[in-house]
Amino acid sequence: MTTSAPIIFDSLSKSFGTKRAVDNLSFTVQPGRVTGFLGPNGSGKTTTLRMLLGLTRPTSGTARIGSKHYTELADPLTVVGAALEASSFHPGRTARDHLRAYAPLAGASNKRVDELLELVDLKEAKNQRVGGYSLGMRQRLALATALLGNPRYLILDEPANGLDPMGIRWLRDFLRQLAADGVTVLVSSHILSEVQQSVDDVIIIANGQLRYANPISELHTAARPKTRVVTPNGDAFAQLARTNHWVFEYANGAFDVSDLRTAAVGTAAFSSGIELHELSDRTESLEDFFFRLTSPLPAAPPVGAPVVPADLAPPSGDPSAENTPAQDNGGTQR
Ligand SMILES: Nc1ncnc2c1ncn2[C@@H]1O[C@H](COP(=O)(O)OP(=O)(O)OP(=O)(O)O)[C@@H](O)[C@H]1O
Repeated sequence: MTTSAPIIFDSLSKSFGTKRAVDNLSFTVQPGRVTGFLGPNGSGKTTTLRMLLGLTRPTSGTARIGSKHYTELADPLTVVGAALEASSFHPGRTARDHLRAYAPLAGASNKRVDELLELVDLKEAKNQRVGGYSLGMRQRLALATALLGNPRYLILDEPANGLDPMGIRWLRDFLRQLAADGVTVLVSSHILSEVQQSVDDVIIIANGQLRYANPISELHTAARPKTRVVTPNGDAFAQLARTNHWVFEYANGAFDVSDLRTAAVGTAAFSSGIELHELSDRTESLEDFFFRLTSPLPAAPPVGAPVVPADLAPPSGDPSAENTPAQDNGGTQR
């Protein structure tokens, strides 16, 4: 399969009455990669994907596959496969009958149907009625339906919803294999950990606005570093922290220094002759970072990649805000 053009969202917005569901979204989905499209419930993911697929008309802006809108594609099902919901199957049909009913629309043969049933692990269940399928089986059938036309782009809305850990692992391997074959995969989720191991790139939105766009490998560098320090020289360490305008807290006999890694804190303490009994990395987890990133912001963030809102950027050096003076090293709590 040959490499394709990127998917380009350009200043895309959608309002439903007074509700701004998607707000000036601009980002690019790189070809041949798996891109996670993340955001909390109601953040505008489905609306964005529907606009990409020509199912919802944008209020303004564009979503294009290469240079074309979905509606301009001559043979769309052979270019783009999509699964926006997994439950819209005729319950009385078998999986095989379902795929055979849709196959002509995508120009797929009965042989392709059987290949896909095998590919999504439904071969054994192909003659069972879909009404009796588990959620995971329906998700697989939705995937197979999307792949009927052997598309170069695959758009999946919350495909991991309701899957057990085995199902999530299966999906991860499946998506990775598709990308290895050159398919451009855009997959939405409201849970970072669900897609963390399957995606190359991550787009994070909240309230319809872009909050983050970067390779997943860079996500951990954006998480706010924190260093924990235990020292018998508490007063000296507090003085050092204030002098350097560090943001810190003192509780339960330990200092928590924000926005600094252990090496920087350790080096400064060593230079000042401060004895340390503990120096440990308490950098926030990716999940905490995701929650912080998607919590309400006072103002719209800048658009572009990488995107890190102002309140997530390293401190400007203002020592006044969060600093809590340490009392002593005897376990005094603030
Ligand atoms: N047809 C519609 N009419 C009115 N409001 C809508 C419509 N579709 C979506 N919305 C609203 O737009 C916002 C974004 O919804 P959307 O379904 O795109 O979010 P989402 O991120 O996909 O959420 P979820 O993860 O729950 O599926 C929500 O406030 C939703 O209620």
